Amino acid sequence: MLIDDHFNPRPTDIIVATSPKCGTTWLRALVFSIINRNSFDFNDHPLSKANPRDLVHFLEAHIRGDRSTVSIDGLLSPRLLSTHLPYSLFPKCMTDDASSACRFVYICRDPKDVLVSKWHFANKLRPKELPPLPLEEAFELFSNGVSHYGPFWDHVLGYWKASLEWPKKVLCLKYEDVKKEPSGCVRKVAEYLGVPFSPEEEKKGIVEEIVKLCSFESLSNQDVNKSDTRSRQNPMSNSDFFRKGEVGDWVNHLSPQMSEILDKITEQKFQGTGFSFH
Ligand SMILES: Nc1ncnc2c1ncn2[C@@H]1O[C@H](COP(=O)(O)OS(=O)(=O)O)[C@@H](OP(=O)(O)O)[C@H]1O
Repeated sequence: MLIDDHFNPRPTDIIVATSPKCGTTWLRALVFSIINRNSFDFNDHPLSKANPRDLVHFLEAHIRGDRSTVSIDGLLSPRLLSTHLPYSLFPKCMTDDASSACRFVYICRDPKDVLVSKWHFANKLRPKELPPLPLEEAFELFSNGVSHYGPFWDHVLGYWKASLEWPKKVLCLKYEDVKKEPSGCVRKVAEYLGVPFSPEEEKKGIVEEIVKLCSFESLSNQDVNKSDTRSRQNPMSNSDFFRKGEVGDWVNHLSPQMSEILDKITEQKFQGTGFSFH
């Protein structure tokens, strides 16, 4: 199945792209609040009433033809879309054409934290009648590149290389950098999307408002994100998207051997690419 058959890209599309568990929820919230900052009051914001995934249109749901999702064809521009798809799967007219102005904002994360986050998530979704998925099994799959959206490292490299070739089309962020310097990253994203913060907005502290609103503490404490609405039809609950939100939680779970193997794969895969997680 080709994406082209199911998706009519527009030059104004803004696409939040991630490999799962790399900060999708966070980036959706950040980009939504950056581009809509003049439409909402921070004290009565959509993010206090809806999970970020309900404010952004998930491209795969559209491509699959999910009947429960709004058609993205009827949306006003600019459309804010989200995807886990690798860069290489997008139509050439979007990725290799300098005149196509659609933009990708990508976020990636240390694979050791990604694995731990994925493993916890898999166990949340696992039917009660099955025993929990052992970490060793999750590690085997992840380190061998078995993942819904392809090997983690190839996913990162696809977007990273594109960001070097087409810096106006693809912006690559790292979860760890956003944690360390959230305000700087918010400014970077706004500039990249062509909506930089004005001196008046800076004076009013809008950047800091956005950082606070989208922080793990703020989002995970919203009632809408605490609710456990799991059902057989929809096994995911809003609360599943918020666990710890920390950098380096892998030390509490991975064995030294697992960590060493993942570091080696990362080193080999990224060698000579100019990309690293440090
Ligand atoms: N606002 C905010 N700030 C920082 N971190 C956050 C935030 N929201 C979610 N998280 C953490 O991100 C992890 C979930 O990743 P994703 O949102 O990419 O999941 S998914 O792919 O959409 O299923 C998962 O990480 P872990 O805690 O390490 O499991 C979430 O806790």
